[in-house]
Amino acid sequence: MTDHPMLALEHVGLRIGGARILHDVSLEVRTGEMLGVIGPNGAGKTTLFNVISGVMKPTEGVVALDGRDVTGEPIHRRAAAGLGRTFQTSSLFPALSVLENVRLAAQAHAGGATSVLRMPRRTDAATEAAFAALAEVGLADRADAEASGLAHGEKRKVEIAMLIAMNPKVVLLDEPMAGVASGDVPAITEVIRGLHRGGRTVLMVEHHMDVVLGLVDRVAVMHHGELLAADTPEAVMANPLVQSAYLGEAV
Ligand SMILES: Nc1ncnc2c1ncn2[C@@H]1O[C@H](COP(=O)(O)OP(=O)(O)OP(=O)(O)O)[C@@H](O)[C@H]1O
Repeated sequence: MTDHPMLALEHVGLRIGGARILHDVSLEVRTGEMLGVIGPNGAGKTTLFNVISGVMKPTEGVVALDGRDVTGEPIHRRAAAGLGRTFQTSSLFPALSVLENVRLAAQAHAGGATSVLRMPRRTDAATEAAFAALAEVGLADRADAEASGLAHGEKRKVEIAMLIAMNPKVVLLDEPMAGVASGDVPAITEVIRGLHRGGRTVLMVEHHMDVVLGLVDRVAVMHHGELLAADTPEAVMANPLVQSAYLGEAV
């Protein structure tokens, strides 16, 4: 067991121009923990993910990954250190097959390449990793399908398979249920549960409260760029600060 958290934010702040986007956010996420991040629109959830993944550099504070200060490191260094992320918008290459999309992720990871323009050669290992990732999300039988023809829920699963193929220690999921038909929500929920069972540390921004509360160990509540609470779902729902500041607001 490690004696440090897998992910730690210490007094993280972000100012853009005169605007205070994040303020004094301190949060520790244990190895293997699943944390939900909730809050009204504009609360700073995506910005928090941007600061963790290296898309944005905080103007104050420290981000540590597996005990190492990564605050000044670019995205690809954090990815190589085991940080994986999905985005709100689809990141698939529509004209490629499901397998090719996932294999690209595996190859980019194995070769350290961050761009398809510098793509390393196809390897059997990458194909194996891609098939294993597709099997984990239950899409092995769709390997040859063109990505553009997939249903929304299937696209989300492929994106998660791409993450798995990169063998991350920490996974950031940004609204995995966005645009997913309600009938597909249970299947995606199971895929996320599987990610967690595999020993990965998972952080998830999600507006579907029932999904979040049913999945996570703890919930972090953002409001106006601050962390209001980080506690079990039961404790967070019972927290009067959260009730008045978050649940009282239209989302
Ligand atoms: N690059 C930027 N420049 C200026 N303001 C920004 C920038 N990025 C985010 N913001 C502002 O910071 C605030 C937080 O935005 P963010 O997207 O992190 O919120 P969110 O909680 O993810 O919202 P949503 O639930 O709508 O996705 C918003 O007021 C947004 O307008």
